Amino acid sequence: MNAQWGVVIVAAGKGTRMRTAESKQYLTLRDKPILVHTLELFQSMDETAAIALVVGQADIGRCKEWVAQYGLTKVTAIVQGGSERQHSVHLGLKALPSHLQWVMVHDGVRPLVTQQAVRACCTAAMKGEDQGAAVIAVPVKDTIKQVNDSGVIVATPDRRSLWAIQTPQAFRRDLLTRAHETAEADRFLGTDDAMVVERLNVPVVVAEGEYTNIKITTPDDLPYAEFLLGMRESVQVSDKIRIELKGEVSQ
Ligand SMILES: Nc1ccn([C@@H]2O[C@H](COP(=O)(O)OP(=O)(O)OP(=O)(O)O)[C@@H](O)[C@H]2O)c(=O)n1
Ligand SMILES: C[C@](O)(CO)[C@H](O)COP(=O)(O)O
Repeated sequence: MNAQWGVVIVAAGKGTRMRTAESKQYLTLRDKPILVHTLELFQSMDETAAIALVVGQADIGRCKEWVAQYGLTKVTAIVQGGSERQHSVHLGLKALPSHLQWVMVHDGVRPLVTQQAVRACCTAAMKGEDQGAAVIAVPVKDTIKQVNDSGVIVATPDRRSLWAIQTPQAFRRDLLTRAHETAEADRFLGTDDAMVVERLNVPVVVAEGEYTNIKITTPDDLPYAEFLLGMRESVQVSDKIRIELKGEVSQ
């Protein structure tokens, strides 16, 4: 993963399914806003050259303050988003420095993404050098049913072919730009960036990610995210103690 990446973090949604007065990306998880957790992960990676942060017009001011407060030096642009996620991604893409040839798109409300998962996605995108498109995903664990408007099952797709798609999603920049321009001209709206690329008949590779990379969407996701963060911290503490003890024993 030698390339330098531009990262679009989309955070201009209203979070209607969360049903809180404050948009979910600004709610506090442990000690800081969900969006700051997400930004810090990408800030921490050597591969990240620049971050374009896409937020609502009214939130640009506080995001500027957080960029200074949390030392998020790789955030090179904070831009106003659009009415749909896809519009927000397109606006962020245009705000990245023009020399960057590889781009990732990530939801601001997936704060538990890890460096390993990001790298897996980028590596998969760069493997197919000609095409350059990959997403991170996990195999579904449940049996999935297609249900009609009357609540009756109409199909049971083979689970072995079903994956729950997450972000980041990684692309050659010229491919993603073309895909978004084409979608805009055709008035096509998709729920992720892979969809706009798929309709150009370009293969999008799936790299296996982590079940813990949840998208904070509904109220029950918040205590679960707190729990996962707590687990991660206690693993880090016990790893640190193990290393320190090992050092003492070998002295
Ligand atoms: N017009 C929009 C809509 C969504 N997003 C961002 O896209 C990500 C994933 O979207 P989702 O979880 O659906 O967020 P919301 O649209 O905010 O939630 P809801 O659908 O419940 O209103 C979020 O980080 C969200 O802020 C965005 O940047 N611009
Ligand atoms: C991009 C995404 O996070 C992949 O799971 C998801 O599609 C966003 O969808 P939403 O409709 O904005 O929740």
